[in-house]
Amino acid sequence: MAALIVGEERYVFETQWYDQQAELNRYYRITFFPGDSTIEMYDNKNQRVFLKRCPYQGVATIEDFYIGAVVCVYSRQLKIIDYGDVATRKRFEVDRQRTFAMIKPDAYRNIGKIIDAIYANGFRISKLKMSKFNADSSNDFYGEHKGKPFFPTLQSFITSDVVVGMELVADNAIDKWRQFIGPTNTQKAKQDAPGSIRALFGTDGTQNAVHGSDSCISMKRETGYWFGGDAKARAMKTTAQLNNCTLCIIKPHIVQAGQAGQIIDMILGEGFEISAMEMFYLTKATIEEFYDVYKTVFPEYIPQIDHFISGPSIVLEVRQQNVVKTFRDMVGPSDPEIAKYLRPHTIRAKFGQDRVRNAVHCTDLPEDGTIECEYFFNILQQYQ
Ligand SMILES: Nc1ncnc2c1ncn2[C@@H]1O[C@H](COP(=O)(O)OP(=O)(O)OP(=O)(O)O)[C@@H](O)[C@H]1O
Repeated sequence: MAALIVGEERYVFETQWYDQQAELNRYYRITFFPGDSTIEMYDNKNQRVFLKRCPYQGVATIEDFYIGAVVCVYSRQLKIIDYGDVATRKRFEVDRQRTFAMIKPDAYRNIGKIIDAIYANGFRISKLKMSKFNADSSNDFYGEHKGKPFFPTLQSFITSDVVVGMELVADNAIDKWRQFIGPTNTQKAKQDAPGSIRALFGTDGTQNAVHGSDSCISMKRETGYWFGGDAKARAMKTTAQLNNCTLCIIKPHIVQAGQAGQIIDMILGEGFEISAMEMFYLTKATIEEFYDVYKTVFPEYIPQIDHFISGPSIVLEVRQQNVVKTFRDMVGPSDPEIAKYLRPHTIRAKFGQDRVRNAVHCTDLPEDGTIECEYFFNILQQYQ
């Protein structure tokens, strides 16, 4: 156990863990020490230390700790519900902020590159869902522009194809994201902010690649509109087709390392269609149900389950001719060591670490493609 150093940087958070066996919430105060990435847990109810200071398993930086984030400690998914002391509140409450961002239809081919840029510039994605506007929802979302001369062009553009909505977290996220995407008009962005997202990926005054909330009020409205204020009020629906498809789960170690954009870019670059995409915080019960058939055949079943609940995954519905086989070929052998040796250009050769942290799950058998996509994009949708 590391000793506490006077004046050492530490942050304290109140967390909630749902104990499935007892069917009740338990509350722990966790202290995170960024200096050596260690963590301590205190049981609030029994008023005693529950876990002495020890290394946090997995990658964690202070960016990973915010209200609503889920941290995994010894297979327990602890949801951060409040700050645990005045110093932590002071540090985070003022600066740490959320914003709503959207990748627009013209940037579909660049979704991976934009997600990569998001992580590389210090944002965390806490929610993500691909959806598609129709006349009604675009009227609602862009209501403030109704009646303006450019509205018909904007509406036909924004309803033309799929869009990826995201909740981003960072210090001063609203201004930081607006700054990062650049001026509304792409030509102006190219002149005034050549490194901005709109300069790099936009086309003109309307087709400008991305959106960002302009205030706290619009952030709350837009995030609520996209993800639903409560579980039953999901405003924007998934775009899953549930036919001729295969499932790809980008595993938590990749999401945590900020590499999900690179994998998405590789998939699109190979000509696959990503027809649905959503971030899931998988629970033990959910992933056990999904992986039930592997229970007796996969030697790493238990560490695999533990890995899936350690952080968010990004789940994709992928489509193409003969997609289950062609996508598996691109993903490569399940053991990254073998993949590196035999198939060095595959996803697992490039991003995998071991048989559990092998970058992605993909459907094995052609007849299971639709069934696996149904699980995430139909069955689980009803419980979120
Ligand atoms: N003068 C215009 N001509 C054509 N399209 C426009 C014009 N002004 C705005 N738009 C389109 O409407 C969107 C919303 O306009 P708004 O003024 O809210 O810009 P913004 O806040 O920079 O962009 P966004 O809301 O998408 O982040 C713009 O992103 C752009 O796609």
